[in-house]
Amino acid sequence: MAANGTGLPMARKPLAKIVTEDKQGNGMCHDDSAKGIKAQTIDELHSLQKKRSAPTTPLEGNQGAFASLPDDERRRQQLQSISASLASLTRGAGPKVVRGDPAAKSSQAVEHVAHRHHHHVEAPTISVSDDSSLKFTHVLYNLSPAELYEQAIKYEKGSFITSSGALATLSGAKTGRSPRDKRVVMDDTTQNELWWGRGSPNIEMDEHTFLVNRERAVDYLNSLDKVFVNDQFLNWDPQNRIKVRIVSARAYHSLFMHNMCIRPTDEELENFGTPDFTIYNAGQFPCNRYTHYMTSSTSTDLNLARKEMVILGTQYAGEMKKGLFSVMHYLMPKRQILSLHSGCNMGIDGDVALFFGLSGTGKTTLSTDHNRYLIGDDEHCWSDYGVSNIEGGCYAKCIDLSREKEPDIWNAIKFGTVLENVVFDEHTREVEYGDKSVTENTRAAYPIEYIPNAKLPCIGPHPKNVILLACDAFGVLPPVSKLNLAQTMYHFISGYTALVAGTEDGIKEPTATFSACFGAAFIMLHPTKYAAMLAEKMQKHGATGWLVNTGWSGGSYGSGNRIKLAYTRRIIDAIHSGSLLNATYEKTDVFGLEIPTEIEGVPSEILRPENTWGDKKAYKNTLLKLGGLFKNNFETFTNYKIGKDTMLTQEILAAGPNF
Ligand SMILES: Nc1ncnc2c1ncn2[C@@H]1O[C@H](COP(=O)(O)OP(=O)(O)OP(=O)(O)O)[C@@H](O)[C@H]1O
Ligand SMILES: O=C([O-])CC(=O)C(=O)O
Ligand SMILES: [Ca+2]
Ligand SMILES: [Mn+2]
Repeated sequence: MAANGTGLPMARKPLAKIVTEDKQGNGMCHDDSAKGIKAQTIDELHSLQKKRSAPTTPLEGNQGAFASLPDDERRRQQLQSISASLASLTRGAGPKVVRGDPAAKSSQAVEHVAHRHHHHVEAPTISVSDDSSLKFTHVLYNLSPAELYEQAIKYEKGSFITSSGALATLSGAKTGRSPRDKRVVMDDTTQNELWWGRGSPNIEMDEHTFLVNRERAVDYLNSLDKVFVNDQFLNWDPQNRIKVRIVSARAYHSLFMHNMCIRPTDEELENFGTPDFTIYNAGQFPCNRYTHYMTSSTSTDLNLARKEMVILGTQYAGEMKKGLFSVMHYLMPKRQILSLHSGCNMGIDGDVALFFGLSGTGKTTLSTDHNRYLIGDDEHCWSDYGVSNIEGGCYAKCIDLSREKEPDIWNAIKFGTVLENVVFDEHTREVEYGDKSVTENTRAAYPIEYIPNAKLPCIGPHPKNVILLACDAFGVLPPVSKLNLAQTMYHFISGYTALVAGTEDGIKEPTATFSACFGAAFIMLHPTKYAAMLAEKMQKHGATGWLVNTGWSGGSYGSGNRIKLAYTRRIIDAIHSGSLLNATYEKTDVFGLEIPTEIEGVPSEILRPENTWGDKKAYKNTLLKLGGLFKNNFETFTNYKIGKDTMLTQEILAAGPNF
C-alpha cells in the first residue's frame, strides 16, 4: 500500500549531506555566494520589499469629473471629497484627512493631506474649537483584498485565514439583518411616493432624527485613527449605474463591499467624482435610545433626499448590501426599470431565467449552475433592454455546505472571500460548515468572477422563465407547478415561504412567512407597483412563470424530508431546456396548480405531494391550513388595482387557493 496518498509507491531518496565548509576549504562558513543586500537596517530592507504601484493609465481628453487634471491635483480632490463626506453638519467643515495607514512608519505610506483650509473655497474658515478637528483621520481608500486581510488580522478580533485562503470574520452580536430597526426619512416627497403603514418595511423617522444619527456616526468615525472608504458602482447596466461610497470602521466591512459591489477600474476610480449615495457604517457604536424613534440600540436609517444611509449598532455586513438594494428599489422604478430580489442565469443559447424567493429558498444555490452562465445571485434590474445584475459579487449561505452538492460555491471560498461567523478547526483552519455554534446564518461573500462561468459583464437578454421559489416546510406545495400570468402575480405578491426557525430549539411547527415581491423588507413602493411592472414585462416578452418548492416532501417538517437538491436541479433543468413546457399536466385541488406527471431524473410519485404523505387526512388538513394562510395574507391586497385595467386585478384575485 502506498502511504503517500498518490497511489504510487513512496520513493525514498537519501537526504543530502549538510556541508559546512566552503569549496576553498579555508574553514570559513559562507551561506551564499550572492552579493549583499542594498539595505543597512531591517526597515530599509522592508522598504525594498514594497514596490510602488504603477501609475494608472493617463487619460486622454476630458472624460470625467477629474480627467485632464494632474495626478496630484486629482488625488487631492479625491481626498477633499472624502473630507466633505465626513463633515460634521454642525461644525461646518470636514476633518483633516490623510491617506494611508497610521501604523505605517514610512512617510511614503501617508500621502496627500486635505483639510478645511486647503484650497477649498466653499468651506467656511472656522477657528479650531473642538479636539476632533486637531487630529488627522487616516483614510484607507479602496484597499486591495491583501491589504484588507492584513488590517483585519492585525486589528479585528475573530479574523483568521481559513485553510482555503478565505478570511473568517465575526459580525458581532448581530448575525442577521434587523428589519425592525430600519427607519426611512418621511418628508413631503417620500410621504407620497413610498409605501407606509401596515405590512410596509418603511418605518418612519424625521429628517432631524436622521441628522442626529448621522452626526453620531460621523463623530464616531472621525474619532477613530482610520476609516475605510470604498468608492464603487452598482448595476452593470452602464446607463443606469450608481456610484456609491461606503465609509466604515472595519476591514471586514470594506472587503465585504469590495466583493459585493462592482469594482471600478483604475481609470473609473480616478474619475469617480462625487458619489450618488453614501453609507456611514458606524456599526460598532450603538444609537442612543433616548433619541426619538429609536426602539433598540440598532438603527439603519435611509434618507433618500440626502442620498445617505447611516448604520448604528449592528456590524452585520448584509445591512449595507440590502440598504443599497432598497435604494435601487426606489431609484430604478422611477426610470421604468424593475428591481428584483432574484437570482439570474443564462443558458448557452441565451435563455435567461430569474429565480425569486425569500432568504434561504435557493436563489444562490440554483442560479449557480455549472451548465449555465451566472448573471447574479440576488439583486437584478429588468429594463427595456434586458436584465442586469446590481452587484459585483455573491452572498451564499454556507450552513451544511458540501463540496459535492455545491462545487462552484465551495471552490469560490478562497483567498479574497469573506466568511462570516463560521466555525473552524483551531489548528488546521478547516471550516466545519455543519457547525451552528455562532449562527445558522453563516455566509460567504465573494466576487462574482470566482464562479468559473460567471457572465461578465453581468447582463443578459429578456427572461424566458420566471421561477418562484418557496421552501414549503408544510410539505404540501408540489415540487414544481406551471403558472399562468395571474397565478404568477398572485404568488409574486404573496411571496410565500415557510422555513423552520431555530431548528435546535425544538420548534416543530413551520411558520409561514409572506413577504410581498419576495422581498418586502427591501421594497420602497407599494408591492402592486412592482407587480404591475413584472406582469407587463412578462407579457411583453412571453416569459413563463413556475412555482418550485425547494422545501419539504412526504410530510411537514418533522415527518417529511427536504426535497433532494439533485431533484430540484433536474426540475430546473427541465424548465431551462423547455421540455417541461411540453409535459402532460394535471390540476391540483385548493391551489389549482398545474403539475407535470413526469420529469426526467425525478421520481414521478413525488411530483404530486399527496402521494408522498402516509396520512392522507393530515395532508388535506395541512393543505387547507396553508390555503387559509394565503387567503388571510392576501386580504390586504384586495383593494388595490394592478396594472392599467381591472381585468388583471380580477384574474389575480381569482388565482389564489379556492375552497
Ligand atoms: N432542494 C433544494 N433546493 C435548493 N436549496 C436547497 C435544497 N435543499 C437544500 N438546500 C439548501 O438551502 C439553502 C438555499 O440557500 P441560498 O443561499 O440559495 O438562499 P437564497 O435564496 O440565495 O437566500 P438569500 O437571499 O438569503 O441569499 C442552501 O444552503 C442549499 O444547500
Ligand atoms: O440580506 C441578507 O442578509 C441575506 C440575504 O440575501 C437576504 O436575507 O435576502
Ligand atoms: Ca443568496
Ligand atoms: Mn437576498
